[in-house]
Amino acid sequence: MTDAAASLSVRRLTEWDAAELQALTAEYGSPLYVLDLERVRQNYRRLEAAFSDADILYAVKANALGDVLSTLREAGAGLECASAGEVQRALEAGASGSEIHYTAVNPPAGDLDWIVDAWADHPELTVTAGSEDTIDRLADRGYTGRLCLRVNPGIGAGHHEKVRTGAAAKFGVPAERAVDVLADAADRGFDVVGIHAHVGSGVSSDQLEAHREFVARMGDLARAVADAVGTLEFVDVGGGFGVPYREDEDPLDLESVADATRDAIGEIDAELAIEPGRYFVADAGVLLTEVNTVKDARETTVAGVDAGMTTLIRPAMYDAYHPIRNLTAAGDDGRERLPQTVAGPICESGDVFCTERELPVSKRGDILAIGNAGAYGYEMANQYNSRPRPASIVLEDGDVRLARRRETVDDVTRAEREARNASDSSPLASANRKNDHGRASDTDND
Ligand SMILES: Cc1ncc(COP(=O)(O)O)c(C=O)c1O
Ligand SMILES: N[C@@H](CCCC[NH3+])C(=O)O
Repeated sequence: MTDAAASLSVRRLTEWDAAELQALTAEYGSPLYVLDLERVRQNYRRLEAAFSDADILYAVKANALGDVLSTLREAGAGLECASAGEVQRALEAGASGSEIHYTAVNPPAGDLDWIVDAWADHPELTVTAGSEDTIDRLADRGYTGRLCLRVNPGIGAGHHEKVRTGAAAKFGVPAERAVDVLADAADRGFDVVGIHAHVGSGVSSDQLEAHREFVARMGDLARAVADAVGTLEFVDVGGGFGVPYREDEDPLDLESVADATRDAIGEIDAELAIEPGRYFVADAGVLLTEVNTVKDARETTVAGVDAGMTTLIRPAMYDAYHPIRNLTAAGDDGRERLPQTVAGPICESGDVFCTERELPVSKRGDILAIGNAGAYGYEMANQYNSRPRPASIVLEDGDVRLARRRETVDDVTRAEREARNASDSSPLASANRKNDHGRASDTDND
């Protein structure tokens, strides 16, 4: 990769090779998630250059594919995990405990069991607790390892109300109580290493003031904790770096964000840490889907496709805009353009990727590419309407690799079939009382 390629701060959907993408659906079927690992690497390098003095962790929830975790780890990122499952994935990708932060949000008992077990083998892992109950529950399990406290800074930002976490009551301990909570944790033998907060996801340049105010509060808090409790190793100001989804949107000016962050946090005797997710993967991914129905409805033309809100839920959930390109029409200059509604196969009227968007007239068999699908795409996919999740492929060094096979209806019904076949006394039946990672509740000790 050239320095010029790494410095390009946005990869638009029009820059993907239409013929190559179409060939992928011919080989791997549709719908299909495609992720370019080289682009993930470029995004990492650009962010690393701007935040050269910060510890960078990747928020695994944006895209937990093993290939993404290994790529970002090898590039130098730590891994911020939202569940025991994500920690398990991080370890499988070769991460050491010191590279892993586990952010516990109302953690199920089984997650805490599993994490405390993992801590025995990986004593350098960090647990970020967002409530005193979580700290108590860790203590109950004998955990005295590295502890970071997630605070609620009282400021939220992000692309939609549903992703603004900084002022949402469910996240973190109110910042004004943080010193007392950490002093108490230190007295109880925890190794207090950091403070953490996250304002929200998809923060844009016009929310820079909110970011600045939030970071300034974190700087003040870090100094107060250092005075009252002791030196911290790091102050983690979360992720949230927005990327352009609309064709005419400008990318974030990372240098300005980094300067504003350094300036607002002030003098602290601790490392600055950040944990973006979307920024690394969003424009590295596209979702390919085939048009199977074209019809003139009363007030619009509908292009029906085989991907739906179960494949990519962001438009239905947040009214999120994703660029859409008809790849088949890319080589057909004569196609007329018409306002169209692109809709999926799910029995919900919200199952649309766009309404009345001007696109080349769709034909049955056309392949559409939906852009910026690398972040919170497959991760939020589900099996509603008994729809198997699609395959994912990765591109790297000119190679194409199947990274996750397409599910089948058999996959969708397997757990049900296994339950039917298991007798009540079987190990499977007893496993069902627990979750994947241990006991199902703090009071269940069997
Ligand atoms: C605690 C935490 N850290 C990091 C992130 C990553 O956010 P983003 O993908 O917007 O960078 C999230 C998601 O919003 C989060 O909840
Ligand atoms: N899922 C959200 C981002 C939220 C991240 C988790 N806190 C999105 O697709 O924009």
